[in-house]
Amino acid sequence: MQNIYYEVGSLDKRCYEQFALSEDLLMEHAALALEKEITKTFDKNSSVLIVSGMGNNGADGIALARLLYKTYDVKLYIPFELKSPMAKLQLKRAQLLGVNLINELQECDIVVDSLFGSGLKRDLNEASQKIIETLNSYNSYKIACDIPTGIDFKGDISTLAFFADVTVTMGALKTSLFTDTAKDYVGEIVVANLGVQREVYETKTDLFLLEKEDLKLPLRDKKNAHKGTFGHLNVVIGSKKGAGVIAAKAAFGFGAGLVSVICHECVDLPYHIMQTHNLSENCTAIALGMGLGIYDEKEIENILQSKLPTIIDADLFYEDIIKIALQKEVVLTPHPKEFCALLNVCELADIKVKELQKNRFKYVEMFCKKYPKVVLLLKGANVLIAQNEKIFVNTFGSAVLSKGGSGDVLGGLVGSLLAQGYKPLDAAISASLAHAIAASNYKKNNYSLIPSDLVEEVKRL
Ligand SMILES: NC(=O)C1=CN([C@@H]2O[C@H](COP(=O)(O)OP(=O)(O)OC[C@H]3O[C@@H](n4cnc5c(N)ncnc54)[C@H](OP(=O)(O)O)[C@@H]3O)[C@@H](O)[C@H]2O)[C@@H](O)CC1
Ligand SMILES: Nc1ncnc2c1ncn2[C@@H]1O[C@H](COP(=O)(O)OP(=O)(O)O)[C@@H](O)[C@H]1O
Ligand SMILES: [K+]
Repeated sequence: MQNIYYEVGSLDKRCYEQFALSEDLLMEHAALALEKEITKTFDKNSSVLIVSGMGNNGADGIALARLLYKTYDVKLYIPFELKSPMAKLQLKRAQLLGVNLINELQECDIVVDSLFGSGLKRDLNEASQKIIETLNSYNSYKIACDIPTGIDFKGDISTLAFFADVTVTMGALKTSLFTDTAKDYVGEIVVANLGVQREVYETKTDLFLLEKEDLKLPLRDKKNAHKGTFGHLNVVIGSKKGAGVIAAKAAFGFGAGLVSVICHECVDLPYHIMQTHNLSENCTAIALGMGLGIYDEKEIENILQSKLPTIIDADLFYEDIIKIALQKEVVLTPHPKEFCALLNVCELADIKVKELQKNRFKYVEMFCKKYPKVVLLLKGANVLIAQNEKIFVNTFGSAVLSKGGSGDVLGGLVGSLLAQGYKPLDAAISASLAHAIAASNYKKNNYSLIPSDLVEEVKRL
């Protein structure tokens, strides 16, 4: 996994103060990383439009123009008067070489957006909006310097933003690149070293980007084993029975030795999934909430009081009764609307989905501070998995998963790993990665995946 930071200004400062590096030196490395992104794919003489703003983001772009001059067909466009001393110095250097400025935007093979970076403070004015609109309309390969212009430090977009194919981000990864809103704009994210290796530049953090290697699939390395060795998950079936059945099937496919559903009515089950009325004697984990609907309060209260590892989803996030479980190491898997309801039930915040989506990290932190034992998995385009002070980001999911039932599969996968003895945080991380990576392995198209396809892909991981 990789480190993420809310801001990197303090890391830059550390470079100046502790390692005697200069702003100029850091910026030269920023420009070199942008140059590398171009030279690795594009032939000499390709045309490069660089659009530079008045601050240091613009300065990075101007330094890039100098580096590319004479080998690439560089067109440098500076729409506003330069403000930062570094931008002025970079322009002087570039002009001494012979780099000329262009007076209007021109479509090129490559576009580099260095209009605004981490210093974006206000809404983009009309002139900047027009520039971004024009750049977005080009068929060029689009590179964002540090962060696509229009995305602010919280990862929010007030008017519009640059659509990048790749974002070369300076020094380290920032949370602003990992909001659900930013996901459509950032493209591939590449981190530029700023004169020292990342291990040196970075300091301790509680925020992490998950990678494929962080997926720990169930390991059946014991020879002397039987079905009981791999746990017994009980899935509580509610009034929308399908949800629990999907979860049960997913859990079985992901390695649980035994899976039973707790249901008091007749339910159509595959032959390998059992039905029971109460928690099984050898039950090792519980999944409940998916499709629960109307429920027997006493029964759910009893289940929530159980000491067994538990994953809770869906309808229960709207109910006061969930508070019974929040002092334990349970896994909760709400989508944004359910998380808003949960924040309300827990008297933490009374907010709408829009506010949550603008501040996902903040509300996740707030919840985990009050309930440090709980493992929270907040669904979304980028899933956040958190416990106590740590937050892990899973970016592997895609709109292939935007289907009823995808969340039920996830609930089953978490339950399966809990039943097999994974710690709750590890279960949430590996289940979330398996869920998203399995969906990305589904190659037919991006619209037709159904829960059973997803389970099949999970089986093939
Ligand atoms: N160590 C370092 O510093 C390193 C920095 N690096 C690079 O520097 C970038 C950060 O540079 P930065 O801080 O100068 O901010 P930047 O994004 O260029 O914009 C600030 C300017 O824009 C203006 N402005 C803001 N919003 C506006 C709006 N809506 N509409 C209009 N104007 C607006 C604002 O004006 P003001 O608010 O002051 O009036 C100010 O003049 C960072 O992303 C990275 O690429 C790398 O080289 C590595 C080393
Ligand atoms: N655009 C998307 N990008 C990434 N993941 C997505 C996207 N849309 C949905 N998902 C994932 O699919 C699952 C949907 O869960 P949920 O909304 O609870 O569905 P349901 O309750 O119908 O099963 C979540 O894990 C979510 O993160
Ligand atoms: K930018």
